[in-house]
Amino acid sequence: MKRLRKLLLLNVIGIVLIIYNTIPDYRTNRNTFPHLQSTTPFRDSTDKGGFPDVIVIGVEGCGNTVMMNFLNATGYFQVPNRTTYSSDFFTGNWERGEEWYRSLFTQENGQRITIENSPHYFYAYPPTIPQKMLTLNPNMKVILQLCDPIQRAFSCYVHNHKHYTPNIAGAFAEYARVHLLQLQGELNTKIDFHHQERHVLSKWNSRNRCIQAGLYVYHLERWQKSFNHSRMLILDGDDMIREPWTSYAKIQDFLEMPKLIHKEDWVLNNKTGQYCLKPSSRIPKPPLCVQPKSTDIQQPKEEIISAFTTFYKPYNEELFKILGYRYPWQ
Ligand SMILES: Nc1ncnc2c1ncn2[C@@H]1O[C@H](COP(=O)(O)OS(=O)(=O)O)[C@@H](OP(=O)(O)O)[C@H]1O
Repeated sequence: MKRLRKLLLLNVIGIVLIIYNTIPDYRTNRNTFPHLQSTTPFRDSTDKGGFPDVIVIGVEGCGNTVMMNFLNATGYFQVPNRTTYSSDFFTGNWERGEEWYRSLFTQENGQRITIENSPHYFYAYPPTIPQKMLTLNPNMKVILQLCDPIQRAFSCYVHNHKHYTPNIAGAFAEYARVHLLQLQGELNTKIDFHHQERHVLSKWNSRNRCIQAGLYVYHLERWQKSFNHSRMLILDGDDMIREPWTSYAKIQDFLEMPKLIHKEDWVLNNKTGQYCLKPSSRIPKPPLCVQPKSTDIQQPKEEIISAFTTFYKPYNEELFKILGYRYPWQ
């Protein structure tokens, strides 16, 4: 009887040890993220990477980097093994091939949502980018942030010229005088929407880039044709500044992920005027807040804003009709 009991006890210990060893080890790098122990709707735990589940397609200058910083801090996402969150695969890096693209996401993070942010995809050539994405992953989702195209054009210009142009507002005014007229003239010569759309696309990487990217109406249709409501989330980039919790609530719903970022997690940084994430049990080490580049410098004059307003107005109006929603842009 004593021997039987001993044998039973040894068996139990053996079974416990076997079970313990087969449980994935979250202690090493996942201790701070206990929520990661549930699988995402996107991947099973044996998947070691592949094409992204989600791509942030733009628009550049509408707050995508800061959005990615905060999402990445949750530990729930797998981002490219690069210095930026972008791959630019569907534009500049297409020739490198699919294996190169996959290799950017090959960490052992099977439980995370794989995401990248290439914020010029929305307005970039070729027009087939949406279809190409779905060929690689038919379940892919996309996130788009739209913001005031005038503010965006200035932000784009500042990003490209700040380091070597002392009078940035003056240089931007000159740029606007030449390129607004030129682009409007070119669009006027096109016979219909389709030809205008092609023209705008062909300019995606030209000197007009900072302006043409803001002609959202020419770009939205081709994305909506490929990605329906359940696969495409359109956010208001201004929310990322004024009330980021609204955007993160929408993102978390859209990606069917646990609610890791809440309203009470945000604190307003009085120096930068931006909301920043506070450390919490869910996000112990949030990223540092960054100072926006185009707010601490001289702003464009009223006449330039007014020229931009006139230029963008008809395109914005068409966009609002398609969206069934008015953005509070001028
Ligand atoms: N919390 C917070 N902190 C800093 N910046 C914020 C934030 N929320 C939104 N923004 C806005 O994001 C603008 C930069 O947008 P992107 O990251 O999409 O630009 S880019 O892709 O790097 O070109 C940036 O524009 P710039 O002022 O030109 O830097 C801001 O207007």
